[in-house]
Amino acid sequence: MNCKWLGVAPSTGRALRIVVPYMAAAGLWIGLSDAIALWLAADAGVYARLQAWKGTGFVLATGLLLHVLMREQFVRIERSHAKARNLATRLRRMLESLDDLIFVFDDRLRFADAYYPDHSAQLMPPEHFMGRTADEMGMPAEIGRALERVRDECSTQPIDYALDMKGGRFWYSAKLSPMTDENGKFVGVIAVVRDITGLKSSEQRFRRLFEDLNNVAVQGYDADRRVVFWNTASEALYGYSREEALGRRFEELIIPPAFRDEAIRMHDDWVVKDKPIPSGELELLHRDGELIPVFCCHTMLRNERGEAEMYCVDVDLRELRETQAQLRRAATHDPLTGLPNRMLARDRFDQAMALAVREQTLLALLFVDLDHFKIINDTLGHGVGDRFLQEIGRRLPSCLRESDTISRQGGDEFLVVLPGLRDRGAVAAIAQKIIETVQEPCDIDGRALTCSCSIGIALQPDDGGDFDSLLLRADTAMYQAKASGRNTFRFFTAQMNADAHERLVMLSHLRQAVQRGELELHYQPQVELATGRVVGAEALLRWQCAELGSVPPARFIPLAEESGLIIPIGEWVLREACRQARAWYDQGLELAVMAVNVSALQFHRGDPVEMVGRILRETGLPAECLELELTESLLVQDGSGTTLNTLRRLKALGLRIAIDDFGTGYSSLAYLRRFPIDKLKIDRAFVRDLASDPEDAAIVNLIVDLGRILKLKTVAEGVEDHGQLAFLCERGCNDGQGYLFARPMPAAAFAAWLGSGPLLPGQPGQDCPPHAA
Ligand SMILES: Nc1nc2c(ncn2[C@@H]2O[C@H](COP(=O)(O)OP(=O)(O)OP(=O)(O)O)[C@@H](O)[C@H]2O)c(=O)[nH]1
Repeated sequence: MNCKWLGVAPSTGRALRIVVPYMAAAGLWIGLSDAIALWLAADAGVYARLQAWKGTGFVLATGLLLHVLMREQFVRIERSHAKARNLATRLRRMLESLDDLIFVFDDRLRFADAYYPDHSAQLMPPEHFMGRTADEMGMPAEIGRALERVRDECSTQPIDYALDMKGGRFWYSAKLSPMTDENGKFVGVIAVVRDITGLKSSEQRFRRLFEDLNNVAVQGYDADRRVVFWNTASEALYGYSREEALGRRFEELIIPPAFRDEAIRMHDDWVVKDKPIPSGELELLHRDGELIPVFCCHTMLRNERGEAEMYCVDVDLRELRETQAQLRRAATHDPLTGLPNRMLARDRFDQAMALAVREQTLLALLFVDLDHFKIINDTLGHGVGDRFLQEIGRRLPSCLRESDTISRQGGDEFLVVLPGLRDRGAVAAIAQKIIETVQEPCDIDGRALTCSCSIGIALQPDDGGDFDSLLLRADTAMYQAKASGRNTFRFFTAQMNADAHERLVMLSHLRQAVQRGELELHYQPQVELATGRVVGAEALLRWQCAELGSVPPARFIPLAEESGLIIPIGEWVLREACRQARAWYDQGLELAVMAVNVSALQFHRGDPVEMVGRILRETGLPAECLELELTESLLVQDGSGTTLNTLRRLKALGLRIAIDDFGTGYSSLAYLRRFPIDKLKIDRAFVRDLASDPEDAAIVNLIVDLGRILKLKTVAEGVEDHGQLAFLCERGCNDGQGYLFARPMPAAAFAAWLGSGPLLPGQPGQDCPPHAA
């Protein structure tokens, strides 16, 4: 039955649907059953009994019907209760399974219900706070106030708060919403609460991190450009403490005046028009006025109130800039002296060249090389050598004009570019000034060191039109300055070019000289002065070149040294000399010793002990018949002790060691005592002027005395006349070598000379009594 039209509640409608048919059926039954009873009853007694049976039957039928209907109704109610309970349990489980905590407050803002997960161990059980207000529970007052606002304004309120509970301080973020009945009447508050302790602590950690960052300055500004965040690095970078900076606008602090308007406009554009400020390099102001280069990144964030806040992350670029400047400098300057390097010199030269061509002036390139600088290094160490070079680097600019460039090429070489000069005279004057300046003593650790220099000069346009050709020619001219005795300058000439060319040609022939059998040894005797007996011979190298003819040793030996050819040539010399000595020995020619020159290069490259031992074995010469002549510089250079070690191993083979050209190098008594030396050869330069130069005589005297004291034999080279011989005999020099006795001779001539018997021109042995030690 549709009861909508009756305007009754659905439950009333449902009841009417049962009651109305019942009433109709019951009314019909009463009416009809009475009529039937009257018709059936024969008398009043039967009628009364029928009425009693009818009434009983009616009660039983309606009772049964009532029972059925009520039972059905109760079953339904029970089912719906069970369903409701089920739903409630599921709902609670659901609410409790949420990470959020849910609290329900009644209309008087008392805790009415609570749902929170079991693991919220820090929370007390709900029965502790049910029926009590937040204030009664001792919770922060702002919670009570927020609940009141929800009630009074009937609006949702967010709130963050902290609670100190067992286990420490916990942070919560809550959303409080009003609950109303169907009439819109306030009935309570539902609070959805989130535990944000983890978030807060990570936020605090990050905040701390940003605050304490050392190298990255972070600042935050509100929409009004006022500082809301200023970390430690910002304090260091800009010089304002956090307290000083907070609340001040960025343009009052770090924006340079010229950039202020633009910075404000850019910031406002971002806040208002959402137009970001790009990252980039800026120069910002330090408190003391210094402009600091920084790389700036910006980001716009919203605070908890939803307001815009611009954060700037600034990286200090000062160190980077400094490093870049240093790198640029390192690429163009010499690290030792700080002078421009060859690259920068070339650059300056090219600029000066363009100007010289335009203005038709002279441009000079000077190649300055220190003389015998190696000796400073070798005797006093590289540290002192470096400081000497630095001092020269400091001094040289004083001889030059602003427009000139001085650069260090490397080693002890400097380049000078002199633009805009009138003539060669002006160039010569500057070169001379450089020579004088370099020569001035230089005080290093209280030691006055001096060193001269040699300069080669090439000019534009005469000698070339570009850097490389002028450099090559200045180098050639410098080589000539060295060859002319050093401590001087030379302009490049065509002749030098020819000489350089000749050296190249000579070198190419020299490379083949050994294979082509063009090398030959000549032998010069060494004579014992007291007896006139021949005690040895020095092997001297000669080169008969097929193309160039006879080339003097003074020309090709330096070339062999420079090019490294001295190593194979030296080995050939040693082998040939030993072979010859052995042959004479076998022939019974009386010759105590064969002296062979060994160059420093031979000594330092490879294994000289192995080579000498091998050659002695190959040739069969007894080791005591071999004498190696070494230069003084070889001993002086022995910083690490390797020379001493090699000499000892050589001596262990049984041979002898002589120091050649003694007195010309930088002698030191220390090495004479340390090294296993047998002989000192007095340089011919001292012997030549013995008669006329008292200084030379004194030096020879000294060397002979030194030999005697140190128990070393002395041999005078270049003995050419009787006066020298007499002097040497008188002083007690042991042996002599020179034209007075014999010139160097080829092997056959020497053998013939030797075979002709002991002979001394003028019988010096008679004038020269044996020296009494
Ligand atoms: N202290 C120091 N020495 C250097 C440096 N660079 C190169 N040298 C040395 O400088 C010396 C250059 O020697 P050279 O120019 O060949 O010879 P030198 O002794 O000057 O003789 P001459 O040039 O023939 O007069 C070598 O001993 C190098 O080891 C450096 O940076 N510092």
